[in-house]
Amino acid sequence: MRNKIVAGNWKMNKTSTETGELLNELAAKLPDTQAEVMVAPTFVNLTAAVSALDESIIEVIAQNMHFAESGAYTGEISADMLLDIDIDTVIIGHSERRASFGETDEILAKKVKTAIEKEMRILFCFGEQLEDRKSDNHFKVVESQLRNVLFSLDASAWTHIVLAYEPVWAIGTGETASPEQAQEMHAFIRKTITEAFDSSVADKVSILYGGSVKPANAKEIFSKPDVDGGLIGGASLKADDFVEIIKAI
Ligand SMILES: O=C[C@H](O)COP(=O)(O)O
Repeated sequence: MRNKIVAGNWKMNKTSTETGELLNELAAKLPDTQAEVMVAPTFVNLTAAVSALDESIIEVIAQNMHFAESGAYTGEISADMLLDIDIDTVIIGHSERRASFGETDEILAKKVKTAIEKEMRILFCFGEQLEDRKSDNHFKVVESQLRNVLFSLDASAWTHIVLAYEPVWAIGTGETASPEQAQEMHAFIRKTITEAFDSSVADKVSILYGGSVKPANAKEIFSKPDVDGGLIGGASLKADDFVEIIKAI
């Protein structure tokens, strides 16, 4: 039985006051759920978010971290800084980090290595561009993103990994992969991991879908057998929408 997960990536949204308000509303409205629920506020609000959710089952996670232990990396955050404030799950490889901040597979592999050494949990994001799908290269692109960053890990390291398949053309665009497209890709991902490792690794790893998930489409997407939850952007910024998505799991 794989963990079901619904994670909200707040990206660069919400001031400290707004973060407090949204967290209070979420904590108050959170339904009974079998899913793990996570939220990723911006760095400056992480400490306050951890305190605010002290009594809640909602886990606060980070949107990013650097691979280095410490040093001259202006503007960056280390694994130890996150662990020190009780955050042990981190998003790595989001397409916005890849596209806007030059994060290559090589950099992501270093981040993953550091996170595993620090015994953190990684929510690893990947997914194809629209042109990859149009040219029927989406499976090849996804396989290479996984291979370049994750396939040299020991099988035992996979207990630290949660995957988030996010087709770039569906992020923030209102255009969602159909439930069938999501299932097809998630099944492909599981088959690829089975071939690279074995089915005990592939069957246990949770694979989330991300890209314009909203209350109206969450249930159908989550009903697919290889979709174990969602990484939610825009719709996680409103408590009522996020709660409806959690209820859909
Ligand atoms: O991290 C979340 C994803 O980028 C999805 O964002 P979205 O739900 O706004 O499309």
